[in-house]
Amino acid sequence: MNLDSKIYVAGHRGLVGSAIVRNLQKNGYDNLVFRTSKELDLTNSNQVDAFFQEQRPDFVFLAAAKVGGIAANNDYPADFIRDNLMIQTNVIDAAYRNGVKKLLFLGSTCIYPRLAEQPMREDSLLTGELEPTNEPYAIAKIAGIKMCQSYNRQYGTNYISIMPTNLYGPNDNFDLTSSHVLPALIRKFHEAKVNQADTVEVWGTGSPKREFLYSDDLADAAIYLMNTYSGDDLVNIGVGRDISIKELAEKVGETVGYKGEIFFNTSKPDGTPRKLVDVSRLTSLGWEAKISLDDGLKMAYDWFLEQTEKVRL
Ligand SMILES: NC(=O)C1=CN([C@@H]2O[C@H](COP(=O)(O)OP(=O)(O)OC[C@H]3O[C@@H](n4cnc5c(N)ncnc54)[C@H](OP(=O)(O)O)[C@@H]3O)[C@@H](O)[C@H]2O)C=CC1
Ligand SMILES: C[C@H]1O[C@H](OP(=O)(O)OP(=O)(O)OC[C@H]2O[C@@H](n3cnc4c(=O)[nH]c(N)nc43)[C@H](O)[C@@H]2O)[C@@H](O)[C@@H](O)C1=O
Repeated sequence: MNLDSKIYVAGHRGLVGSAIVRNLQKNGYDNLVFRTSKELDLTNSNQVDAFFQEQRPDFVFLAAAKVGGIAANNDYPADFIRDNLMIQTNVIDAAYRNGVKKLLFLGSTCIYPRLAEQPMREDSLLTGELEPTNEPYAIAKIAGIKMCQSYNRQYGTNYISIMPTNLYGPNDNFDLTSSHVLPALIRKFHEAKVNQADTVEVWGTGSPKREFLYSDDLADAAIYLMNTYSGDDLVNIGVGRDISIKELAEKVGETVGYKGEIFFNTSKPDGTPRKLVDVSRLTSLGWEAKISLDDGLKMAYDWFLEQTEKVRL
């Protein structure tokens, strides 16, 4: 990408999209184009075609999707498979028909088998059963990967696919029914502290392990790979170490300054027992994560507090 390349960031207001926009603007890319979902519904192929014909971007970061945590995926499987198949199919096809030079597709580590060998390598894709709680979403993501690879092979396009681990940071989703674990715990522990509650409820047994990458790190990796990597091979994006949900809850409690008890509600699903990504390909491509979980948690909580203050004011 050149500083004057026309860059479309789909999903620019989201956790990932907003981090990509921050990074691009900080580094002098000033020919950016974006639309909210109200202005451009990416599930609507006519709207997507009209947008691409009018704008003809050179580069596309496809960070728009129907995204949610374990409960949302479990409760709304049709929404997750339908919306994501429609969004990615419309954008990838319109990108081809309107001469996009390069597109970066965001998959997720939930595409790997539920019991894949840990850490999970990119070549473990489609070697085993998927995690039931998010299988529809995972299948949509796998279809997106295969669509990029198929367009590259048949039409000679340059579409790359990255597989981020669990992410967190500014503009995350803090709704307790649809969010991922880390933002949910930030909110739960904060509200327990403010309300002087005796306990905080954590879903599941606390024994699953998860890996967490701060969104600014992910954005940096995505832009680095857009500028340096081309090929059909997936690239895992992670930090290379994980933590149990119980340990995460304790860390969030410390960060927030909550002194009460944690209650594990085992009626809620644990999901995949572990999904640590193998980052050796990413390392060999010249990138590694910089932001630690302790530093990232502080920054994420500070952002949450700023937003809470704004709402109160
Ligand atoms: N969060 C995570 O832990 C992980 C996320 N990812 C992937 O990263 C990508 C971005 O995720 P994340 O940033 O967390 O998601 P968010 O929910 O924070 O953001 C998603 C964005 O997609 C846009 N969007 C959703 N539906 C439509 C639609 N019909 N038309 C147009 N825009 C739409 C929304 O736009 P608007 O705000 O205008 O409504 C929103 O800004 C996804 O592909 C996700 O699978 C991968 C691994 C982990
Ligand atoms: C990124 C990834 O994210 C999703 O996979 P997930 O990592 O299983 O999702 P999660 O973050 O919601 O849960 C992680 C763990 O945490 C536990 N947990 C405890 N307490 C809360 C809690 O309060 N909220 C949530 N959501 N989980 C909680 C929860 O029970 C589970 O054991 C996929 O949908 C898919 O979208 C995907 O790609």
